[in-house]
Amino acid sequence: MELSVSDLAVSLGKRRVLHGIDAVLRPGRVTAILGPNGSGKSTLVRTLAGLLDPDTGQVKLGGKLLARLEPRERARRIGYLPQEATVHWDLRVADLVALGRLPHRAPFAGLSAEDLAAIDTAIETTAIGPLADRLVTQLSGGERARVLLARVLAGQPQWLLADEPLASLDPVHQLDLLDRLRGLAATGMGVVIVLHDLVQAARAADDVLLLRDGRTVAFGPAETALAHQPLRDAFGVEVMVIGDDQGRLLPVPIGRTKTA
Ligand SMILES: Nc1ncnc2c1ncn2[C@@H]1O[C@H](COP(=O)(O)OP(=O)(O)OP(=O)(O)O)[C@@H](O)[C@H]1O
Repeated sequence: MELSVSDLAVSLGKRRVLHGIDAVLRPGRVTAILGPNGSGKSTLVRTLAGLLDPDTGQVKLGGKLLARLEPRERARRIGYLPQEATVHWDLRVADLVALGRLPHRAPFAGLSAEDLAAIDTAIETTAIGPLADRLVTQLSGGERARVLLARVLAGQPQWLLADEPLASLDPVHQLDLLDRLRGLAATGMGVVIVLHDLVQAARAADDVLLLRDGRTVAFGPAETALAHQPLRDAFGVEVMVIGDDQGRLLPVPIGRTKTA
């Protein structure tokens, strides 16, 4: 099911933060949203998750208005991982991950075999098995980030919207997570991630949406959107493009674009 926005404008307080965004995001692909600080990435992801109401325009899932979906149904379809998510309760990791099944469970019902299988898969996908009996409040930032992702994945959403999921991860866990997100997209899930690193985006994303000042600079296949000119327009940055061992072109930032 496609997730789409048309002519989207969103305000936070009195400030218009997103202007006229049009995009059709496709399932089975990884879409990265990139742009300078304050360009509206988190606001766009929160709007796609149905957590912010647009001033104008629409968000649709499979052709239906997201705003018309009942919250539980929306939670089953769209998994949202916020930036800098925190946990205030002294929960065991496995119990926190199990909370991801709530949209699927009847009130007061125990965990079904299906719930347990989904929890196991989420734990395996995020490689947090060794942490399962630890308290969430006693984990490192990167460990906690993987646990919170596992909670979202346990809900087996059709769409995963993750705001800077790599931010607190070491390089190996960053690479692992990007591989796993690609693996989830290969199973048909729609994956949307906010990223800052151009190289990681080129490596992981099928499609890229570049924002600047709340407007779309480019939206399309990663190799097109991460080319020299769109990156100049979005970030004011020059890149050197290098090839990796799998033939992908990776844009490495080398300096600010000089203005005439
Ligand atoms: N509560 C608020 N009221 C008014 N403006 C806000 C509010 N929260 C954020 N903003 C502004 O909205 C704009 C977009 O913020 P947003 O968090 O979506 O940007 P971002 O691209 O995700 O930034 P970053 O890369 O720094 O995380 C910014 O200019 C920010 O200052």
